[in-house]
Amino acid sequence: MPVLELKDVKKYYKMPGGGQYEALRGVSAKFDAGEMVAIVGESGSGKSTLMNTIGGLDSDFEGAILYEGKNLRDFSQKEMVNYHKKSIGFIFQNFNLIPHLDLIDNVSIAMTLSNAEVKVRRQRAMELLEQVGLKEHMYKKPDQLSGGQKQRVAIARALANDPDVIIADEPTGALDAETTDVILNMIRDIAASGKLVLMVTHSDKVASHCSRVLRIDRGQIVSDQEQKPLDHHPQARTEVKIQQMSWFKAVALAFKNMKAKMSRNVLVATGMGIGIMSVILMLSLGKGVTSYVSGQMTTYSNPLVAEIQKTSSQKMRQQGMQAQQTGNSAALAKQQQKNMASLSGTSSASAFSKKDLKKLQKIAHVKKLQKGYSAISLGSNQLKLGKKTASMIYLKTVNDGIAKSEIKKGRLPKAGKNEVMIDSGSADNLSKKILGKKVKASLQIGTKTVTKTVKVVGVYEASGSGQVSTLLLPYSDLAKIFKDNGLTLKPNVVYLTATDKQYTSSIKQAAKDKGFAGSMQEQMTEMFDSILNVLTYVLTAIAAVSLLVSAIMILVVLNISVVERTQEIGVMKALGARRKDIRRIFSSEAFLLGLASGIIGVALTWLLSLGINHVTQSAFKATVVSLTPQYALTGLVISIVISMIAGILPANHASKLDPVEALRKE
Ligand SMILES: Nc1ncnc2c1ncn2[C@@H]1O[C@H](COP(=O)(O)OP(=O)(O)OP(=O)(O)O)[C@@H](O)[C@H]1O
Repeated sequence: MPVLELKDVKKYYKMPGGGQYEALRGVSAKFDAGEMVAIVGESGSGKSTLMNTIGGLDSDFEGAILYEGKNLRDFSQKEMVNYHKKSIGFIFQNFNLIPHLDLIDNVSIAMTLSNAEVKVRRQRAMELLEQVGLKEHMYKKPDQLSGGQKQRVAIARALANDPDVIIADEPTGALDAETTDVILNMIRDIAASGKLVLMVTHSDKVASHCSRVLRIDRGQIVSDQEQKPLDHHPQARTEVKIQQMSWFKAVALAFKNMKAKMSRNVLVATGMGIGIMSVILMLSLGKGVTSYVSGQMTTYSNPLVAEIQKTSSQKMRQQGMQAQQTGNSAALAKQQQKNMASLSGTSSASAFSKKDLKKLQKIAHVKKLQKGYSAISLGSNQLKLGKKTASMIYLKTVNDGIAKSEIKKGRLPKAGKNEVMIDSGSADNLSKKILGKKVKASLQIGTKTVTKTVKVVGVYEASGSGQVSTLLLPYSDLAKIFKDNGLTLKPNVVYLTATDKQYTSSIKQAAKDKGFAGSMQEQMTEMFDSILNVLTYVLTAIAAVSLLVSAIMILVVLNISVVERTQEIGVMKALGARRKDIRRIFSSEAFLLGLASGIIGVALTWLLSLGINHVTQSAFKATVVSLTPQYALTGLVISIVISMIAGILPANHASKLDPVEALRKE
């Protein structure tokens, strides 16, 4: 049985303006193993078209090309892939070696596509390179070889899977006379070993080396001439296991491809990495700042106690905004005064009336109501010990909200004894051994500054990461100071103790429903939270835009890569790469780019966080960037997903390239 049989093969090309061109007009021939057939003819006579149809690169023909009794036109996709892998070997005029792979990888690429083990394929590639006399060059890249050497590598590659048929399209067309002889002898040897060699040539001299010459003219065989047969020396066939390429091998190939364009890929990955960095940084900054702020704001943590204020700062802000909007400058000025007064605790609007206290007392599950006073001052309340001064931002009255665990040293101040408690930060500032010391307190009471000597009996540390300097004294003591100065102290904060901690939040809610507000700390935390949220959204949106830009960049780079490697894709298809394999290689490149970008992004964020945190630590003892493993992982995943999405189009485009067109590309 002949190896190949052509029966009335016709091939039509569609013309761009409509109509069709008949490139093959009923070609019939039989080819046997061990033949070396020269296909000769004028340029444009249809030689390459015939080779492409026989080679299974173009199945769109009429008639039959029978291989092992089956028409190529009827091959399933899998059969065609196996035909390329196992039955056909291609040798091209312009060698078509893959420039970024060394010779051993170039020769073994067909075996890689057949999923052969590394050891097996390297062994076989070395044997083949030895056979073509290039073993010592096996780690060179194609660029480092002469034309003849390149063609020898291409011959070794064509033989890798030990095919039945070798299709050589002008294999000596680009070589000088001497090299031509070497290559021709090699090809003769291949045919003599029992393979069918079909070789397109323009040269009569080359044709004279063959055992048969087939002349084509305008798509038809015009002569079929037998010449001197070859001296056959059949060789044992190599058993080659054909499988489909695994994902792992696609990733390995992609990695090699990417190494070839290292600097470009590093640049792209860095660009994308910066986008990823901005996202992770925003998330980490958001978390870091929020926990810093809430740490600052957490002062008391007795879970039984709800701190209630008369008016919410938000309400005041709203009133301020209204005044601003109406353009009423007198109203605005008044509102601002009110705000200041409320903060400093001197506002009458923020004081609870007796009626208010009754209302609050009536809330369900309230066990105890405790009057309190809280004022913020910037610089006017101070403690002095010797030459040291501590500025107290908060002036507060002792209350049940203070958890026992927060009292680090000493105890709560007792009423009527001029005792105070201060926060640990201020305590450290004044003296390491502050307990029991008498300090001079200057307090802003109404419009006066009152000086009083008080004894520090306790030091507390609020839960959370930070705290604001605070002076605490009993309510009755403060009331007395007010009275001594002709003023009446009115509570501007109320502490409601619940019968059980499960009721604390419902008590807070009930108070809010009655028109009161939560603690200043809570309000400020909420305000900061909402500002931070808005900020985080805005910054994340900006980061998202930079990610979009990165995605487009990856899309462009992968597209360029497909265009640059069109010929390579053609070769891979000729060697039996499935669409899926090509798609996998390019998707793997996108994956690797995404992974590299993600790693760069995380590394950059980490470096930046070290820098930023160092600065903020020394400036305000705060860690503002909190890069968690979850954020790092999120960054990595986002990077890989975006990159792979950007890679879908180029990978699909590459997988759909027509091998004939791709190989024709210069
Ligand atoms: N894709 C195509 N679309 C339309 N016509 C085509 C296409 N490819 C080839 N042809 C035409 O088919 C004919 C045969 O082309 P082919 O490339 O097979 O010739 P050839 O004998 O190999 O030529 P050469 O020796 O110059 O390589 C030519 O007239 C060519 O213009």
